[in-house]
Formats: sequence, C-alpha cells, structure tokens
Amino acid sequence: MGDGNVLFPAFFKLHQLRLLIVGGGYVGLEKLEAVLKNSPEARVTLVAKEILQPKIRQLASEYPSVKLIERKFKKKDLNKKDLVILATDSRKLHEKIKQMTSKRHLMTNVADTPDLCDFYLSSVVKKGDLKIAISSNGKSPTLTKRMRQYLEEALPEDVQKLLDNLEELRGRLKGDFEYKVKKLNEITQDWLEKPQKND
Ligand SMILES: C[C@@]1(CC(=O)O)c2cc3[nH]c(cc4nc(cc5[nH]c(cc(n2)[C@H]1CCC(=O)O)[C@@](C)(CC(=O)O)[C@@H]5CCC(=O)O)C(CC(=O)O)=C4CCC(=O)O)c(CCC(=O)O)c3CC(=O)O
Ligand SMILES: NC(=O)C1=CN([C@@H]2O[C@H](COP(=O)(O)OP(=O)(O)OC[C@H]3O[C@@H](n4cnc5c(N)ncnc54)[C@H](O)[C@@H]3O)[C@@H](O)[C@H]2O)C=CC1
Repeated sequence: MGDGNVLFPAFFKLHQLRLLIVGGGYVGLEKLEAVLKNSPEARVTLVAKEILQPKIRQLASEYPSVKLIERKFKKKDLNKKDLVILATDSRKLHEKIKQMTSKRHLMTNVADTPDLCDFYLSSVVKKGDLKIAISSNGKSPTLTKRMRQYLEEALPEDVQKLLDNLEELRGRLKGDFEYKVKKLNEITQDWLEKPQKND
C-alpha cells in the first residue's frame, strides 16, 4: 500500500462514554489495563464466562467505574454502549458479536484480528497534559512500543511547565483570534530553536 497510515487518530473521553470488554483472560486484562492507565475514570463493563485473571477483580475493586459480570456474553450487553473490545479465546464468537456491533454502529476492537477492527489501540507517551499516540498501521506493535520508549526518553521534562505557562497566557491574551495565533506562535518559536539536551 503506497498511502502509508490513513488511520484517523483521536482522543476519547472514556469517562463519558461506555465501554464493553468481552473476555476475562490475559488479553482482556491487558486491554483493561491499557484503558485504565490512560483513563482511570473510564466507564467499563467487563463480561466474561469466567474471570480467569485475579488482577481483573483487583482492578474492579480499585476503580469504581469498572463493573464485572461473570457469565457468557449476551446480546443485551451491547445496550447503551459506545465502544466494544472483544478479547475472548473464540474467533467464532468474535465474528458473531462483530456482526451485532456493526449493525448497531458500535465501534469495535477485536483482539488479534485487525481485519475485524474498527479501531486499534495505540502506544501512548504521556508527560503531564501532553499525550502522544503512536500507530504503525498494524504493521509492527513491537516497533510502536519501541518508538514509545524512545519518545519517553526524548521528551523534555519541562514540557508540563511550558504547557501550564501557555495555558495561562492563552487565557490572558487580549485581541482577536488572528492576533492570538500570531502571538502564541512567536512565543513558542524560541522553545523550538532552543538547543536540545543532546546537541
Ligand atoms: C492491530 C493492533 C490491534 C489492537 O490490538 O488494537 C494489534 C494487533 C496485534 N498485536 C499483536 C502482538 C503484539 N502486540 C504487542 C503490543 C501492543 N499492541 C498494540 C496495538 C495493536 N496490536 C494494534 C496495532 C498497533 C500498531 O499499529 O502498531 C499496542 C500498541 C497497544 C495495546 O495493545 O495496548 C501494544 C504496545 C503497547 C506499548 O507497550 O506501548 C506486542 C509487543 C509486546 O507485548 O511486547 C505483540 C507481540 C509482538 C508482535 O507481534 O509485534 C498481534 C499478533 C498476536 C499473535 O501473534 O498471536 C496482533 C494481531 C495481528 O497483527 O494480526
Ligand atoms: N495470552 C496471550 O498472551 C495471547 C493470546 N492470544 C490470543 O488471544 C485470545 C485470548 O487470549 P487469552 O485472553 O489469553 O485467553 P483466555 O483463555 O485466558 O481468556 C479467554 C476469556 O474469554 C472468556 N470467554 C470465552 N467465551 C466467552 C463467552 N461466550 N462469553 C464471555 N466470555 C467468554 C473466558 O471465560 C475467558 O475469560 C486467544 O484467541 C489467544 O489465542 C494471542 C496472543 C497472545
């Protein structure tokens, strides 16, 4: 494919949306951890025939917005959900549920099955309020992970201070939109030109 990565990145407010995770094994736990690490107040329902990973119960007790249901998936679990992550050990079940979610226009991620996914999870670099999401277009999650580690090292520690200052200034700046854009660009120009620590 010559177009490179055409996926559209966005940042979801999971404390406002409702997420369903199906599956309570290793993969279900991994997805739950990825969600909570980013969005501790995410509204998550996890349904699994058997919650195999004890850590899932521990997380549910630590995060009040996580609800566990220990039984087989039922169609009604999809009611009032915005996003779905399928993480069971049954590809057939995933295909069946994906048909239901597509009909309802529910965005769905299917573990280990990129073809069935409406969206992928990304690697995430966070420094305070700054967050960078990384995708390799599904080609190599390992490269994505390594790129996260690289950026975690490379990002300057003072980026939060800069963000706080800019937020404050942004609130204080008087003038029309055009003037504000110009001013904010001027102020940040210096920061880009500042020699970085490795120079
Ligand atoms: C398409 C995608 C869909 C999705 O899962 O959303 C997907 C799919 C698959 N992953 C597989 C394997 C691995 N996944 C990881 C790790 C991560 N995988 C993540 C995302 C994604 N994985 C989406 C695309 C992301 C992109 O575009 O780059 C990350 C970024 C986010 C997260 O999951 O939270 C997280 C890193 C977080 C971090 O550390 O920063 C590792 C490495 C490791 O664990 O060390 C391995 C083993 C090594 C390897 O295979 O590279 C397999 C084969 C399974 C098998 O062989 O059976 C498939 C299926 C397939 O490709 O067919
Ligand atoms: N464990 C791993 O490291 C990896 C696993 N995979 C694949 O990912 C898939 C999931 O793996 P694991 O999480 O390790 O499997 P697992 O066997 O640990 O967990 C599967 C979970 O799905 C639940 N489940 C099964 N049928 C259900 C139903 N009808 N309704 C609700 N819940 C149901 C089970 O109760 C269990 O909680 C498998 O297909 C596996 O081959 C792929 C790569 C790595």
